[in-house]
Amino acid sequence: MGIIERIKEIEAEMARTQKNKATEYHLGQLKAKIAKLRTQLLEPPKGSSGAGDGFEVTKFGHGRVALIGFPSVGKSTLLTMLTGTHSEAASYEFTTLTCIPGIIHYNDTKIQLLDLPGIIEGASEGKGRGRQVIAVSKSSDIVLMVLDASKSEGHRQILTKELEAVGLRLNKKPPRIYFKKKKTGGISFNSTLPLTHVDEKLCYQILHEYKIHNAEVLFREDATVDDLIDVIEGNRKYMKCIYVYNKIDVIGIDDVDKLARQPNSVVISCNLKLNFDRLLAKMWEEMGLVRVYTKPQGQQPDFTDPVVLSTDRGGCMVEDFCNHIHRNLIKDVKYVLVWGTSARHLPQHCGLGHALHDEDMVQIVKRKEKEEGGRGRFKSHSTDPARISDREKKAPLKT
Ligand SMILES: Nc1nc2c(ncn2[C@@H]2O[C@H](COP(=O)(O)OP(=O)(O)OP(=O)(O)O)[C@@H](O)[C@H]2O)c(=O)[nH]1
Ligand SMILES: [K+]
Ligand SMILES: [Mg+2]
Repeated sequence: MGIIERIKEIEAEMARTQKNKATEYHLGQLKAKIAKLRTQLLEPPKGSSGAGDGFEVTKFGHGRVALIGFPSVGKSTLLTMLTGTHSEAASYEFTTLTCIPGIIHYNDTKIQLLDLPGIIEGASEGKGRGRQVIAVSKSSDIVLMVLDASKSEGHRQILTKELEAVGLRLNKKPPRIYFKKKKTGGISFNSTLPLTHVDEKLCYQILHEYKIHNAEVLFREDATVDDLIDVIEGNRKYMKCIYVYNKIDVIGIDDVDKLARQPNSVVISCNLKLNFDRLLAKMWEEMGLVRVYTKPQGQQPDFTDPVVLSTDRGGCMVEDFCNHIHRNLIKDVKYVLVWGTSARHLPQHCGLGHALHDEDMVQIVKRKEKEEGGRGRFKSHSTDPARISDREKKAPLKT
């Protein structure tokens, strides 16, 4: 029997099983079995190179956003409108057959937007081009789930289920469960609060299913069996997702209002070019990018060319900023001056561990050459930017 058939069989058994206190251990075990099979399903088939299907698009810009949705919801129309890159749009389904990248210029940053083929129910099990589409979505920083506002609300749930089946978790935080496999000592099960979904016996059973007999488990929240399985599997990807309801030109204002009030949702119309600014603002907000402007001594920074940092990728400390400019810069940095909302006073003298905010301005003050030799009498603790060496004045920093 193939993996998919086995999943289907267990799902059928779960559907037959009544949910109550007596069956919860058995159901938990079945959930773990399914999770293990789905992980197997994600492993590339033996002997495949995995290359050459036209879906590998080089990353470009400061972030990557994937357009995911059923066929003909308007993904390609949206890509063309937001990026100017033409992607074929038509009234028939599966117009787009590959991954088409475009660039959004927003807030002096460049965001790569990816148009993708439509996916359908069963995509996670390999229907259509589902597997490739999902692989590309996993490589992006956030997902825009494009939905047809005139179609069933159920589409959002179906797509979410498909993405969950391959380990994507949308708009969720990783469960607060500490889990560590050990070599010996059995299972130690603890929690910092009363648990209502999982008890020691259930946890043992799930771990047993994974053939784990020595481990430390600490629940820091009232998590579910599914959360526990996610933590044990350890391969989940937690991503932000914006639900984009397109084609609001064909529905009534009351329905538009209802959709617009849902969490993480933006309503748009490509036909009427409606609400793109709101969509872009929301996208920007969710990406959490931090623009930092380099201020050369005695000059204004170049406000069109920020260093772009991200908490998810690499971090937003002064250290990350310096590494971004040059790999070897860090050892020459004496301190930095920071202007902006992260600074308590303007400018603030900060060390490498200072966390920068979006639109901060930074001036790097380097060590003097004499200091580098460690000769104490030349060490200056002055923080007066006016006393920076001539060498530094002559060589303004480049970003
Ligand atoms: N009424 C209306 N129709 C739209 C809107 N946006 C797109 N469409 C139409 O919807 C149809 C599908 O658009 P596409 O951009 O091809 O959709 P897609 O999601 O890329 O489709 P696939 O590539 O086949 O998955 C086209 O006929 C578009 O003209 C809109 O805002 N309102
Ligand atoms: K289409
Ligand atoms: Mg398309």
